[in-house]
Amino acid sequence: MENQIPMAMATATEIERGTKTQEDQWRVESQVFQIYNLFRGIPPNSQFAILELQRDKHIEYLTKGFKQLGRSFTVLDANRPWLCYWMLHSIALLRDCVDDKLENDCIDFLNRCQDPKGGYGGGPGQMPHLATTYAAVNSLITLGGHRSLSSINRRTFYDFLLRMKDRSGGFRMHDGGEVDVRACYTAISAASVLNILDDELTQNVGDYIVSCQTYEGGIAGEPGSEAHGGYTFCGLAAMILINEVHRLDLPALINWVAFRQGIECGFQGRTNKLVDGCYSFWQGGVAALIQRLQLIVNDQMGLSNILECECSTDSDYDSINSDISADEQSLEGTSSHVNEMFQIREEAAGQPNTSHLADVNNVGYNFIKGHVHMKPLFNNMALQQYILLCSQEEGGFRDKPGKSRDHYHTCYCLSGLSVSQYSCTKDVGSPPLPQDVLGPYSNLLERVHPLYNVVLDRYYEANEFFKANSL
Ligand SMILES: CC(C)=CCC/C(C)=C/CC/C(C)=C/COP(=O)(O)OP(=O)(O)O
Ligand SMILES: [Zn+2]
Repeated sequence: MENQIPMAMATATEIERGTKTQEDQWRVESQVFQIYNLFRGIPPNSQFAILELQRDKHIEYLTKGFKQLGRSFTVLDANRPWLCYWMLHSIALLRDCVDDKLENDCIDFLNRCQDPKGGYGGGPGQMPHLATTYAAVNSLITLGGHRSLSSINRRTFYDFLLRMKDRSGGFRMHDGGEVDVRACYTAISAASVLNILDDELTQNVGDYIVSCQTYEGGIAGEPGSEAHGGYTFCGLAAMILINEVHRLDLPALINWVAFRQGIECGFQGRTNKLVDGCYSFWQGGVAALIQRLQLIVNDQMGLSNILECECSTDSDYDSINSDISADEQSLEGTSSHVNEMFQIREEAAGQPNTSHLADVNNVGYNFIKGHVHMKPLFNNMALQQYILLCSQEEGGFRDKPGKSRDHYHTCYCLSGLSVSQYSCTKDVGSPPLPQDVLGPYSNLLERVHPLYNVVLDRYYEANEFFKANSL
């Protein structure tokens, strides 16, 4: 029994449906089995070469990718701002940067994708689209600096967002395109980081997203569809950014996401599907966001008075509230995150929160300032194992063994790796302890802002820039 590999993750239904072959499943099982054997009796942090992040190889792979960006395109022709973002963000996560020429070329290229009436298309002259718009904004923020940030025309950008707004409260991906939770997130995330979020943009978005939370607890792309990690990240992050996250059923969401980590150590995107490296961020990001929503979670679980009693336990995390000391509660201006959560709690209790709209552009900034009082909602060391051992290639990352590397998976595996490395830190300014970083400490990546998925320092620079420069 001891030597037996745990149960397969692809269901018979999935294999019958033809979405996954038996061979796909065996390939994953065989690699997981090897890893499983490898780790039996070996302490998780033993300095094993295979646990090392192949930083130089990844940078080489990403830099090569940029060279191909200027050449002819086929399938990804309408996705070039995405390619820029996946590569630039991965390089930034790896604590590296591109040279001046590449930086300027990227800014110029993205500027050519900017539509005269606002937003960004997938390539020069292409119709503006919310997904490529989000990717272009995050790319320019990742590059940073005056030339890059000032290249975004925020006035036409705002007009584009308003044009994409649908009667339901949601957003359309493009003119005449589909309304879904991705569109809501990409619009709200970009507007928030550019400091142009207002009542008109936020109106009824919350109603639309709430209508997408399913009986399982996760969020679907559209009302009536299946809960999925990608959409759950989008829906949750958007609800936080518009200050309406208390309207989601958070205990149900926690229950759903906690069960999406499989015995292979990675995350699956939805029930009964195979794990995939990219969900390390989509699902890991959901878990990271919920870790900062403890007061609202408590409120929804009927634990609203718990902050008034001081709990003292041996472990920092024995109780989810154990380190919210009386001192911390009485400090004037204690983390605006906590204050913000209280405002939401008051509103939930029927007392109107008038500061809601005035503060909506500050939510992203305040969100990361407070202390984190909740343990990670997933096995953070196991996720690092999946990413480093199953997704990592000699340069680049992949969905799972047997699949090929690509820039999308490289970006989201690295983003997920960063989220898990920092998942036990209580303050945004503190580095993780070596025991929370799998492999050598040199594996440590830059920290991301989990609401936007840009490197935190680049977010701070953009936040200052757009707050100082009004429309
Ligand atoms: C910001 C932004 C644009 C976010 C996009 C979010 C995202 C990744 C959505 C996922 C869409 C989806 C239903 C994939 C299922 O693919 P599948 O059936 O091939 O995969 P599965 O078997 O893992 O579900
Ligand atoms: Zn994937």
